[in-house]
Amino acid sequence: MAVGKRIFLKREMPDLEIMNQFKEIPASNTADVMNRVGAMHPRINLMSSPDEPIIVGPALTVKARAGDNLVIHKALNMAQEGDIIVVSNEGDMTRALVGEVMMAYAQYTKKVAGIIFDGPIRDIDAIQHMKMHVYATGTTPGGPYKEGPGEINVPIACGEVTVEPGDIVLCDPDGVTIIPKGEAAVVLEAAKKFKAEDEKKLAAAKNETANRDWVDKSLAEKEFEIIDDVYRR
Ligand SMILES: O=C([O-])CC(=O)C(=O)O
Ligand SMILES: [Mg+2]
Repeated sequence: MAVGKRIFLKREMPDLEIMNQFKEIPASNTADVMNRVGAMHPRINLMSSPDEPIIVGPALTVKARAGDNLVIHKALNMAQEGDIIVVSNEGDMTRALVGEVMMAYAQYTKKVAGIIFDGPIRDIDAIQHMKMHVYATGTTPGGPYKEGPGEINVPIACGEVTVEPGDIVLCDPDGVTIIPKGEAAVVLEAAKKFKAEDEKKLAAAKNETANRDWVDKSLAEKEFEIIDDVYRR
């Protein structure tokens, strides 16, 4: 096989009933129950203006060559409605991987739910108003090459997180969390419980009944020194 130029047309998909339930849970709660692993680096930011704050979908993974969008064009041709395209880019921050034309095709013709780039985009004057979730590291007028190599539906690293084809992608205004599809049922149950606990904590924080005893208890366990005096050199 031509490693570096492989385009897999098929991917193992997640359980869609389980996947869709993640839509009710913030990306932060879901990452927290995976021991705070699985959230993408904050360089990857929401660039568009979706009406729906949280979306979830199966990953269509793209391993782009630095600053080159040939395989991203192919992924757009392959995408199914509701997919979330996730693009790695060898750390390049100098070339926009896509612009308004490609993103309009993704939103209006292909109806993808979202697209995540570990790199910059351009034509932000238009993309900032789009309803599709578009995440990227920034903007530059500098354009992409269209030469390859590159791969589709292989494991990638995006925003310091491993993403396999068909993993569950959860996007909200905080950023992007990836749920490995094989662990989705277990993570969902834990995330639902975590969210319920978080809601109780939030209510207590608002109605002045928060119990903060755990902070001093934890400091004591870790042998912190609490000094009843001012700091002096
Ligand atoms: O030139 C490109 O490939 C990207 C671009 O600006 C667009 O999609 O509008
Ligand atoms: Mg353009």
